[in-house]
Amino acid sequence: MSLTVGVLALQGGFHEHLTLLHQASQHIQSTDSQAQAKQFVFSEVRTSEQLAQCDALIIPGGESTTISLVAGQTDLLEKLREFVKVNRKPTWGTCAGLILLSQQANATKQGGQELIGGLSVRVHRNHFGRQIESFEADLSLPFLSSASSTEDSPSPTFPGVFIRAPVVEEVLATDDVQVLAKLPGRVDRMKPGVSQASIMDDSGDIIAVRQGNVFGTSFHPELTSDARIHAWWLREILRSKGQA
Ligand SMILES: NC(=O)CC[C@H](N)C(=O)O
Repeated sequence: MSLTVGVLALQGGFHEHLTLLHQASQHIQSTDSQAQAKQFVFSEVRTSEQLAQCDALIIPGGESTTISLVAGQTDLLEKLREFVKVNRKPTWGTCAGLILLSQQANATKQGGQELIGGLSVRVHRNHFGRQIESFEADLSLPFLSSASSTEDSPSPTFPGVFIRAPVVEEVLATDDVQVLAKLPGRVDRMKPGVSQASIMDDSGDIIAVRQGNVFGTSFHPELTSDARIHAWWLREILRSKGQA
């Protein structure tokens, strides 16, 4: 028995995701006894026929408008909506992928853009600035700090890569959406006029959310060599299938 995990490969960082998925599954196979028998198959997805073979899917970072435009040229966009919202198969979106998985998006291209949906949130595109304002931040990701952390990556923080990244500006269904991580410290403490109160209120921008089987991150774990989130996500897939 194998589980097919697809990576949407229309544009963006699909190749990098596949590399980390392989790394993560090797780690899981060597450490988790329950998962040892389980063979993951990883595949690039460009057509609805390929999507139909998948038990789970990653939508990579890149450019959300391009990805939905290309998917909309065939029946793939509709099939993606079915995969995520009707079948509720495990799906993870990074950056542009998070935008596509959101119910609503602000700061979209003129005339709006097609989304897939699945996460009851509203994102703000490019919240963290333009390409040249890309940055890395050490993230504290409490959801990783269970038994799922690996000895290879003892650091409790995760290298968060933000490139024209969206923020979750509003959770639309607070009972259903779990906020998994925030990025604090965006208040410029040195700026004149920044009050003590706003510093105290700086609880942070929402950068990782989950609603059942649908997971989204503003940042790009696939652009690091740290496979912890991929390993965590593969284990969540096994769990949702009752196989771990
Ligand atoms: N690095 C990224 O994935 C950027 C996403 C981009 N802002 C978009 O709208 O698609």
